[in-house]
This record gives sequence, C-alpha cells and structure tokens, in this order.
Amino acid sequence: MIRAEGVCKSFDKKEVLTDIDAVFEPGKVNLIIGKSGSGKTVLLKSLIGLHSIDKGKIFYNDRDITVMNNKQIKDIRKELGVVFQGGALFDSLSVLENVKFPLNLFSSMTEKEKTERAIFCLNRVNLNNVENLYPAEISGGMKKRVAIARAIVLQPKYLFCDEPNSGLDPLTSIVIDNLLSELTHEYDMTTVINTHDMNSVFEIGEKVLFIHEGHKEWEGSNEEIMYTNNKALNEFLFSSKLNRMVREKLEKKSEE
Ligand SMILES: Nc1ncnc2c1ncn2[C@@H]1O[C@H](COP(=O)(O)OP(=O)(O)OP(=O)(O)O)[C@@H](O)[C@H]1O
Repeated sequence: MIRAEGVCKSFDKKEVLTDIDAVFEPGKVNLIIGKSGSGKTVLLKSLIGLHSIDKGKIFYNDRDITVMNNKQIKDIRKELGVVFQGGALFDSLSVLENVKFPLNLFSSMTEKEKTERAIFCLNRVNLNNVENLYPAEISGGMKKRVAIARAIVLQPKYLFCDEPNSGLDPLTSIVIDNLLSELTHEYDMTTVINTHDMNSVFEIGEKVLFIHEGHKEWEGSNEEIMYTNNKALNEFLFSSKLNRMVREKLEKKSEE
C-alpha cells in the first residue's frame, strides 16, 4: 500500500499540490484523474521520489520515502516500474535493449538471462519478433507496450503510469488499459495511473482519486463515480455529451 499524508508541493511559491491525503490500494488499479494542469504528474512524480515535497509524508507500507537517503531511495526504486508520459523509450536503442535497460542497472543476471527475461516480458505484452526493431520503426501502441514491458521487467511491486493512453486511438487505449489491469492482478502490484481518459475510469478504475486545482476533491470506486453529486467531478466527468447520455441511461435503468 502507498499512503500520502498532507503532501504539499510548490514551484516558485505557487502551490501545485495542497495537503493531499490518499491511499493507493495494493493489488488494485488506482487512478488519479483531473483536468490538465491539476497536479496529477507532480503528484505521481512525488510518489516515486522524483520531486521532493515541501510538506507531508509518503509511505510504502511503513517506509517513509521522504526521509530516506539516496541509497534507500535507490533500493526502493528497484521495486517500482514506471511508464512515463509518451513512453520515454531510448530512440538509439533497439526494443530489446530498451527492455533490458533496468536489468543492466539493477540486476546481476548474465546477458543470456537478461535477454530471456526481456523477451518473456515483450511476449507477455503481446509483442513478438520486434526485439530488433528501433522505436521509430513501431507504432504508438507498440511503443506503449514496450514501455510497459520495460516497466515490469524487474517484477515490480508498484507500477506507475503517466497518461498511458495519450496519443492512442480508443480501441488501442482499451487494449492498453486491459493489459495494465491484467498485469496488476496477475503480479499483485499496486498500480497508480494518471489519466483523463473516461473510458479508463469506467473500464479499470478500481480506486479513483480526483484532483482539482491541486487538492483532493473526491475519492471512491468507478461504480460510485457514476452517481456522485460532487460538482467539480461532475463537470469534469460529464463534460462530453456521450458521457452525459450514458449517465442518463443508467439513472433511468436504476429507476425502473
Ligand atoms: N518543474 C516544474 N516547474 C514549475 N512548475 C511546474 C513544474 N512541473 C509542473 N508545474 C506546474 O504544476 C502544475 C501541475 O502540473 P502537472 O503536470 O502536474 O499537471 P497535470 O494534471 O499532470 O496535467 P496534464 O494532464 O496536462 O499532464 C501546472 O501548473 C504546471 O505548470
């Protein structure tokens, strides 16, 4: 379990996160949602220790990463898999070398073992025979899968994804969402995903945290979200005509 307590973060005296308390549940897909600029990426980066926070605590079970030294942070990083916004693959490395990268940094495996593990992870995300290609030679959806394969290569306990669906068509987005959900349950990871994709909320959001203007406005499950009375959340969720229609249909059904 990951627990944020009273997390505050400012840049140049502008507060971007205000007093965030949140629990990210083990073995579940936890989503952080909110408008562009609401603070989702800053929160995610704070959770993984890429931003130092001004106030508050961040616990991984009983370990507070805000008081850790560099060596302790490095140790905990071995337990984290991260899919950065856009995938962040190394363009000059092949798909195989990209996936092997964390193994080179953190494992004592032989070259043969690293290659086998990387190919196993590529196959797990349904990528076969692409290991010798370069990122420029594969599609956006495939790049996301390579980034996911790289994130799981060290068998992490915690998986973080920043906008994994950005730039993907709706069908490919659903495939990526389902893959992340399957991996979460298969490997019993605590998964935290930043998104403003409403499909993801309804498809895979077991726990949802809504950030509004830097503070926690709402949290709950994706079933509860359909019936929320929270004004800011409603404006965010049901800004599209399609989502409003779905909600109206569901309301009618529950009245029948
Ligand atoms: N390194 C930084 N220096 C200064 N300000 C920053 C920095 N990183 C983020 N911010 C500011 O923090 C606020 C929240 O940004 P953040 O990237 O977390 O938003 P977001 O919710 O992830 O948005 P999006 O959905 O568009 O990615 C924004 O006002 C942004 O300009």
